[in-house]
Amino acid sequence: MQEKKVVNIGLFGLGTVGTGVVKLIEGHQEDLVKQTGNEIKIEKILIQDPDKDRNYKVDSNLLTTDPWEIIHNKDIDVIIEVMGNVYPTYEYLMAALEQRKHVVTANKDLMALHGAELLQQASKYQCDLYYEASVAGGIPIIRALVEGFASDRITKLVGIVNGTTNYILSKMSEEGLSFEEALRQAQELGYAESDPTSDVEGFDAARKMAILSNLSFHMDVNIQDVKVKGITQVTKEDIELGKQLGYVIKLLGIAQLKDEQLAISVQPTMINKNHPLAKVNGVFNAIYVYGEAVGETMFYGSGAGQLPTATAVVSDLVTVVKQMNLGVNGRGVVAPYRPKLMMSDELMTSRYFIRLKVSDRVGVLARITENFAEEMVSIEEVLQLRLHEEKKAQLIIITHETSKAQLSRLLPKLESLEVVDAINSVYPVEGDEVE
Ligand SMILES: NC(=O)C1=CN([C@@H]2O[C@H](COP(=O)(O)OP(=O)(O)OC[C@H]3O[C@@H](n4cnc5c(N)ncnc54)[C@H](OP(=O)(O)O)[C@@H]3O)[C@@H](O)[C@H]2O)C=CC1
Ligand SMILES: N[C@@H](CC=O)C(=O)O
Repeated sequence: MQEKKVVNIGLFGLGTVGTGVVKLIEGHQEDLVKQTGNEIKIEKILIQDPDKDRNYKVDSNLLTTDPWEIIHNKDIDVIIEVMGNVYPTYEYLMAALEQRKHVVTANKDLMALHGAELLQQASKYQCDLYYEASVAGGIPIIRALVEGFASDRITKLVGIVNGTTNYILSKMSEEGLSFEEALRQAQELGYAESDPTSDVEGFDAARKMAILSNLSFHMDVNIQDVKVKGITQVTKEDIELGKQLGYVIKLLGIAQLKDEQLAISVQPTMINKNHPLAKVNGVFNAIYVYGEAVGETMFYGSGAGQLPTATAVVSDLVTVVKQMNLGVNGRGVVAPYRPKLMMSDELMTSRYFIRLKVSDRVGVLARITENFAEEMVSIEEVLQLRLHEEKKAQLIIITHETSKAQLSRLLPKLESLEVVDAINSVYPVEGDEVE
């Protein structure tokens, strides 16, 4: 019988995802051998705190705090990087590729910032670099975009790509939890980043949208090209008013190509309660992909968490090992080939939900709507609600399709009106086509 070749892994990180990777490699070893013909062995694990009490026990001889011990180990074939952060991780992975080690990573911060250089380095040393887990945890969306839609032209992506914020918004909306309590739960469940600011301020989702846009539109997109707004300003009042009007608030990433111009945004959005994305709750993620030929498709699954994320990591590892056996590593990376042209504010359109606090007296509505007319912003729906405060009312206006440029001219005008006390909130509105 032919001897099984052992593929040795250097694992960078033994936190939430790293522990999941160890569990899957150990627990699914038989399947991995069947699929690849190789035994997969974890040779060394990089950690930073040797005294940490770990709830999943590994052989302590595997642990090291020295990355170079792994990078310069000639027996190690593949590095799995699940330690996070951009630096020093970037330096480690560039060096590992130079040592001709294949790399699998879950690190979107790194890929959104240095993905192009790392892919170039991988290609230079005929190594693989896979990063499926960096977007939407367990959903194989990168593979779908790169392989499944290779023959199509993608025109739009709409996604819930951050598990933590979707968990928080779902808990606030369905169970009335406060933002702080819901965030605390998401942290305990291992969904949030070590610094959850990047989740709640939308940066994590923005990085993921930059990665997906790169692969979908073949443009050299980076995080600076994404307009970002997080969920910290979303109030229970907005959630309740949205519900009354038939909407759910979700942190949506939208990337859209119009006349060869690309717009990418991440922002809290009112989405029709009957749209499939409105029903994606908790840590679940979903991505709608619109292709010229295929039409609409939707991908759904766990966007974060130990085992869903580890599944994506270990599946990438299987691909690397199969390619090692075929001797075809480092091929097939397609560099961006379309010129990057970002969309002007005139071309970028949406419907909007605008909530104002106004004076409650004769002529106020006319005074306000005349400003909409001056900016050619067409109103679809108006709702006036009494406030407990004397002579004050709440006005909710939903517009027809309006350009970002029109909105930017309208809002300061409304703000300066003596009858308007405050613009409480503005949300894009999506998904009414399902009605
Ligand atoms: N958690 C999730 O659901 C998901 C996470 N990701 C990504 O996966 C990566 C890992 O996330 P997660 O597992 O949650 O992170 P954790 O914070 O749980 O784990 C990080 C691990 O890396 C080790 N580590 C961190 N910095 C260093 C360093 N400088 N040198 C040596 N070891 C280091 C830590 O060591 P020690 O244990 O000693 O502290 C720890 O074991 C991140 O890039 C994250 O964005 C992607 C998708 C989902
Ligand atoms: N913090 C991230 C983890 C996965 O990428 C999230 O909540 O989605």
